[in-house]
Amino acid sequence: MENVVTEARAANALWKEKWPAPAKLNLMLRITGRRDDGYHLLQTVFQMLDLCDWLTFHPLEQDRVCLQEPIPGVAEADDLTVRAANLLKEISGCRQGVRIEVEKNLPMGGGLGGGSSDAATTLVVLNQLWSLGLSTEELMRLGLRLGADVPVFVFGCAAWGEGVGEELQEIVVPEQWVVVIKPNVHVDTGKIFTHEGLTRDSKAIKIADFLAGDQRNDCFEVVCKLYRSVEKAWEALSGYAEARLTGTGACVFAQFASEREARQAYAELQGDWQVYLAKGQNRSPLYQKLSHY
Ligand SMILES: C[C@](O)(CO)[C@H](O)COP(=O)(O)OP(=O)(O)OC[C@H]1O[C@@H](n2ccc(N)nc2=O)[C@H](O)[C@@H]1O
Ligand SMILES: Nc1ncnc2c1ncn2[C@@H]1O[C@H](COP(=O)(O)OP(=O)(O)OP(=O)(O)O)[C@@H](O)[C@H]1O
Repeated sequence: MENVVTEARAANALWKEKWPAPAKLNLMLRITGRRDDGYHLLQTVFQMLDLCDWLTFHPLEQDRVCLQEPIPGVAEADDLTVRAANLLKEISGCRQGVRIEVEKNLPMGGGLGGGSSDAATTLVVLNQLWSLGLSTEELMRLGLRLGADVPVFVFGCAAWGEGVGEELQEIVVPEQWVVVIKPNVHVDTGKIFTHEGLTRDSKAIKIADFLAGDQRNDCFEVVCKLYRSVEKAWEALSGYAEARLTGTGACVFAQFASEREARQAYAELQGDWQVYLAKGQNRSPLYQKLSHY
């Protein structure tokens, strides 16, 4: 009985808290094949950043899921947080309601996985708040139904990813300072993956090859061909450090050996685009915060 009361109290403390939904970078991305359903087989390395959207969950008397305020351009029912919450209700039979408040900092269509991360934070936190008792593996499987990038945010660690990005293995990579540029363009992931010029037959490599420097992104050429502003951002960032594309873009990023160098590049690169200064995180900020409860 005491345990139940303690658990309920712990769950209560999570309501109305702000929960991070971090960005991710693909430190490399190789396309090694294509499945019959059109989805591409990848090898990729994910690392989270301390750059986050922030989500707050408010209990509702009624049995429904809604948003405090829809994100411009995304219908409420399509929002990945709403879809994640409804999916949890559907599979668990939970009759509780929630109003979700999203403080959106991550650019959409940027390759930083913001929408997927919002969905993952919703799955992980509501699982606790509604005392559903689903395991991390179950939440990852549910997440995959919402998008290929959702499982890694539920997994919560820097990871080597295969399959469509859902076969994950924890990896430790340096937690470097990073400068990210988001050109003023929205890249449609589907459009890149259906482009006829995309490299789809890269040879599979080993983690050791990545660590030894094999860090290219197979989407880079196609994205630059379609979006000149991505190439421009890449050129500007390349003046400071080795620059790469994350996911299917539009963001490009570079890692720096010191905070000072990163800050200098960040200051000098301000221009007709958004620039972010962040630090790589091998453990998701979401789990860093959850561990305090
Ligand atoms: C490029 C990455 O960001 C790398 O982490 C992800 O693979 C993309 O993940 P995501 O944005 O969650 O993508 P989804 O929403 O699942 O898929 C968007 C579209 O991209 C294509 N797609 C996506 C992932 C993948 N491995 N192969 C694909 O062909 C599919 O046409 C799909 O309709
Ligand atoms: N909560 C949400 N936040 C952002 N986008 C959302 C959300 N819900 C639905 N979406 C839709 O998902 C699309 C992709 O958004 P997201 O921020 O994940 O892009 P991305 O960074 O390019 O992702 P990825 O790296 O996974 O391709 C948006 O254009 C939007 O239409």
